[in-house]
Amino acid sequence: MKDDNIVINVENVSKKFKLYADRPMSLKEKIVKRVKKNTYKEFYALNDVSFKVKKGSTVGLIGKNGSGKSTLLKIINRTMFPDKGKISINGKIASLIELGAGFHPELSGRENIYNNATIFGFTKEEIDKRIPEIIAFSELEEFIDNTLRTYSSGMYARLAFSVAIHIDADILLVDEILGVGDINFQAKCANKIYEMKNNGTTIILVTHDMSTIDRLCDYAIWLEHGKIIADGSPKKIENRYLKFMAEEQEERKKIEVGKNINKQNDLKDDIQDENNKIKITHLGDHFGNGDVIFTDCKLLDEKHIDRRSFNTGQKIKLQVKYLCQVDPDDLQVNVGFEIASINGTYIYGTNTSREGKKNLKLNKKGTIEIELDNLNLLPGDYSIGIAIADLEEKATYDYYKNITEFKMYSNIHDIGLVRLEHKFIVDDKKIK
Ligand SMILES: Nc1ncnc2c1ncn2[C@@H]1O[C@H](COP(=O)(O)OP(=O)(O)OP(=O)(O)O)[C@@H](O)[C@H]1O
Repeated sequence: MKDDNIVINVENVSKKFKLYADRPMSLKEKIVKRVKKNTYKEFYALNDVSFKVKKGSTVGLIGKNGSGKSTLLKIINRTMFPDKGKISINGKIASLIELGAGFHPELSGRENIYNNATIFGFTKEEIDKRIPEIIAFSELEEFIDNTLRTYSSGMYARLAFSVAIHIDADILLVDEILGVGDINFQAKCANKIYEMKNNGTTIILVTHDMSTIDRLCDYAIWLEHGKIIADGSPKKIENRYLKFMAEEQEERKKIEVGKNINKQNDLKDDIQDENNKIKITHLGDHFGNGDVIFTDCKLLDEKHIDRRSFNTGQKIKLQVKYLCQVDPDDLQVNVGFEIASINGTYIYGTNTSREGKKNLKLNKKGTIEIELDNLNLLPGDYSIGIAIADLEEKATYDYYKNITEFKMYSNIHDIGLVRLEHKFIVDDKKIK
């Protein structure tokens, strides 16, 4: 029985592609070599995918690069066809997938609007009525009668987006909205999509940005290697997904950890000076006079497992090994650390000297540990740096601005970088 409430029904859809062992042959090569065929393997970009989308809902598709999200959108949009399975669609689709796929470079912006809107079933009179709005949204008034050939890729995308959102679609397919135009235009697009959602348009959107899923979607589908591995409320999927991505990244980060340290140790023979002291090769964010050097680094969880991903609020310990290359008794030592977001925003830093701990003494070799009992960083990517210097911070012995990177995940949806403990009190009553 047909359920009017279901507007998209994807049933056991599979899509295969060919993976060539070497590059496809050119026509000339095919003619010259005649018998030799390109060797290829087939793989499933989508493998037995089934789901239903309810009218008026907003569904977020998530998954690693290459997991099949765009292929799925293209199949729903019917610009690609499945090898197996069935798709039923109930309504008019507008797609923000391959923006401007139907545009003609030799026609003007205005002519392209007419062409494109006609494909979606609008008469000339209907387009005449809404063209001012389409042009205004695209902010391309000055250029609208120029040929599309002269448009930048951002202008092209603006025009295509503007047409797509003005064709009264019942279903909107969006692939990474945040890639369109500049920041202001992106915000405008996001607002428009929000408005369409509120007006009852069914939306399927692909994004790597969890906060978009969080703000816009009622339902999330997680694809991995062309299969749905989880679906449900965004909150339920999001934490599992972030944790999965974090763990995947962990192995990679472990290899990278202290890569400068390894680089330095690999070069040991070359860079020892006349006193057999290992010199620090200055690598931008790594420098120092080498009186003390760091030789190893770990980020440990409460079970002493070396990890690169942690839950918000988890206890972590940065453990570094050091080697003193001068007489330790001659040094008055100051140890510091700093945490920054991956895009370089400085979040926190301190050192023993600033905290009045001025009697620190080292051995010839040893371990320094920094324990953070309650690492209240919000989900995202961060780096940790470490320094060892003299008490007045005049001489730096060894300093890594980024000794390792790590990822935070959690189902906390606060905004920013750090969770601050807080209470809400309304009319003298604490809100629980
Ligand atoms: N036309 C095609 N021919 C051959 N292989 C393809 C084609 N389109 C996609 N693929 C492959 O299918 C797989 C799924 O691709 P798809 O673009 O759907 O992934 P995605 O999840 O959207 O990735 P991303 O997040 O990087 O956009 C990838 O391995 C991709 O290389």
